[in-house]
Amino acid sequence: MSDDLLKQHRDAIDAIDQQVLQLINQRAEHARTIGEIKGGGVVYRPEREAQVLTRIKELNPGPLSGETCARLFREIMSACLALERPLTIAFLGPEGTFSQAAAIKHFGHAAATLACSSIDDAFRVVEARGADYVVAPVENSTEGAVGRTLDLMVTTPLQVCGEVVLRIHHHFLRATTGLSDVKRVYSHAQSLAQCHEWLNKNLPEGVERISVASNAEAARLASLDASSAAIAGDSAAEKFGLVKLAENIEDEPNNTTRFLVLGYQNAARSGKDKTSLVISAPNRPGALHALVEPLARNGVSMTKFESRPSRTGLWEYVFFADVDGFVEDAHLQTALKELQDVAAFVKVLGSYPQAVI
Ligand SMILES: O=C(O)C(=O)C[C@]1(C(=O)O)C=C[C@@H](O)C=C1
Repeated sequence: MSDDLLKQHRDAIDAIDQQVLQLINQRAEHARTIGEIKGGGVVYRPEREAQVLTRIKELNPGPLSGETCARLFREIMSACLALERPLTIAFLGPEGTFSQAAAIKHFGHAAATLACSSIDDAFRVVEARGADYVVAPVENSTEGAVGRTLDLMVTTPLQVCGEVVLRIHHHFLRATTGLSDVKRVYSHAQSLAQCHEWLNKNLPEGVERISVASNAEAARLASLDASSAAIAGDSAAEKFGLVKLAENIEDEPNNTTRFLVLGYQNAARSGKDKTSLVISAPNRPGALHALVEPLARNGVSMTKFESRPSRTGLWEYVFFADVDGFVEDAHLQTALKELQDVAAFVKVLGSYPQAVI
């Protein structure tokens, strides 16, 4: 390409950037005015954000992918929202965990993230209004449910107002290169399990596998000791300056974790919503069937059903169900009323927009 041609395209880009800059700031002015109209009320509107991102994907003419454009607009909205009022999002720390990556994926980089030492603490800080929302892992495609999050959802006064789906890639990390002299490998128990086959195949005999509170903690420990390694994701690798000796070592290539967003807020209807419920059955034969039947009969489509031992001792099991639709939908209302007659306990954890990015 000649220098002239290169210059022509760069000039065109400069002109476009100027227009984009002006337009983004015009958009931000509107968001600021919307913030004034809200008059100090709730600024974050999950249903509106889902609609904006869905529309961007639908309108996108390319060549950028719809996913890429939605991520760019995710950041623009994040910055616009921060003009109204910056948000603080609690997550299971330390810095660099997948929970933090999920919080940033959902709220963008303009939100402040607050590392908490446990999922319990992350819920507590939001319940005490020390942060606006908590982003908590709820299920992994290979390892199943995250029990602690499910248990906390039974009793928390917080409502589910969003979901985040994050592809999980694990890397084998060290402060130094080479595999042969590794003495121990740190990671979260779930990540050790998710990379079990790779570890069996590639680690020398006798290497200790030590489970720690988080992958970021594993990365921190590995950064302090050259004879150790860690399994963790990109952000932990970057944060602790570790070398990636092997990338994407998870046994299941589609390894995905789903997170829920909870706060003191009910989302409004977005048009493509999910509702999460917790239900418990009296301990008698046929009780489980009686729970599912009203949902099926009223045409409620269930996307998840998970059982968990009850911690109250009152009932043997509680069931977590995700269904398509918004809690005020007529068929869901009828199903919920019928469910209340047969269940020992029903709690609507929240209706929220399905993840868009
Ligand atoms: O529409 C609103 O309520 C806004 O505040 C604007 C906006 C946006 O930037 O589009 C920003 C934050 C909300 O979470 C949703 C959308």
